Amino acid sequence: MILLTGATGYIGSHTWVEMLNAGYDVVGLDNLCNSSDLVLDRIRSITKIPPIFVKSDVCDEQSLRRVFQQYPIDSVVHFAALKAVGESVQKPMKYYKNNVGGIINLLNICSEFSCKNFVFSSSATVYHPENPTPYLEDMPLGPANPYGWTKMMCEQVLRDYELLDSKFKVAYLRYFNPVGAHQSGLIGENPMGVPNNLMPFIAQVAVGRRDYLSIYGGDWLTIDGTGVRDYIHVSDLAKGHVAAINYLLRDKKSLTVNLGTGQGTSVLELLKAFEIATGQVIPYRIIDRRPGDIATSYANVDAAKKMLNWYARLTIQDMCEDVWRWQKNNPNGY
Ligand SMILES: NC(=O)c1ccc[n+]([C@@H]2O[C@H](COP(=O)([O-])OP(=O)(O)OC[C@H]3O[C@@H](n4cnc5c(N)ncnc54)[C@H](O)[C@@H]3O)[C@@H](O)[C@H]2O)c1
Ligand SMILES: O=c1ccn([C@@H]2O[C@H](COP(=O)(O)OP(=O)(O)O[C@H]3O[C@H](CO)[C@H](O)[C@H](O)[C@H]3O)[C@@H](O)[C@H]2O)c(=O)[nH]1
Repeated sequence: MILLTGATGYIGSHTWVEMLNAGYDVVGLDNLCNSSDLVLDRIRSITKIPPIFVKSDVCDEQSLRRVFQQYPIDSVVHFAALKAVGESVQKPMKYYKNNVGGIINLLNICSEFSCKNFVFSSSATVYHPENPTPYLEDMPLGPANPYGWTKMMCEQVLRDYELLDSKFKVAYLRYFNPVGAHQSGLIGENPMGVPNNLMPFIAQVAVGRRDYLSIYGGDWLTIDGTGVRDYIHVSDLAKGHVAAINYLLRDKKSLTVNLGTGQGTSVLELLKAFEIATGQVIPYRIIDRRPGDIATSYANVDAAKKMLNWYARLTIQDMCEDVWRWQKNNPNGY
């Protein structure tokens, strides 16, 4: 059985659907600090399988132990983490405690119950910002904020833990920019407060919750002066986790791979694609650069193709259409 932590969150909920569709037995766990349990009914509607859910905190060792006592967990997909870059600068201890403390607890329990397969949600943000693009897995790391450091530290904790147990295997998955929503329009991204990320902000302008998009800088050294990122459909990303679990169970080896499309898209290109996909006009203003941003980030995805036999199939147009279906059916989220 697979334990998904952070299961009711954005990527967790989409991965839960793909895991159930692939025939895996799954128990989902979340403390609901950044998600809603209303997602559970939606997962049942999509998959026709009642999801098994435990409200629990990965920082609470005793409560994790009870979950492992109740279910025969042999694999963990660990999404549970705090992820707001700006907040991590204001409250770094909260981020280290939750993200790094959480994984240490979880590994102690994995050790107690001989759980040997672990999929970790890492991020493109671990790469040093001065690396040339596309990013390759063996390029130097060097996060630019506490959130990024928690991801890099968790990778290190896992690598050290691997040395203790030759049967313990890890898939280190470095996500680029997940966007989009399940094709059903039933689950999607539901940020609390003002969205930090581009796609949910655009979607909230389209649905009338915000007046216009602020574009952070029009003078980057890119195709049109706006920032370039590797946007990946969340359902493709979710399938990448199924591929990673299949790999760990079959090949019994660890791996580190980027999950992206390998294509860069600028803010203005994404905006145009969204307008075409939805027939909406999105007002925007170009303002100053956001501190900490970089011009361009996109992945080299050869390793994921070769080792996981996985690649992203959905286009920017699919991402925009699916976000819009989700947002217009659920203008205020869940
Ligand atoms: N969304 C992105 O752009 C992105 C990019 C790279 C990596 N990641 C990583 O992917 C993972 C999932 O991200 P997401 O976008 O789905 O975020 P999310 O906030 O939607 O999901 C994370 C979930 O974890 C839960 N959680 C947080 N701390 C917890 C704890 N101590 N115990 C139990 N549950 C806890 C939250 O309630 C939430 O449901 C995170 O680890 C994130 O750092 C996300
Ligand atoms: O309101 C907005 C929001 C974003 N942008 C721009 O849109 C692009 C994408 O920004 P996002 O905030 O959506 O994504 P980032 O690439 O900055 O960051 C995201 O991806 C990173 C990995 O690359 C980390 O995982 C990080 O946690 C996650 O938020 C950037 O050029 C940004 O400047 C705007 O112009 N206006």
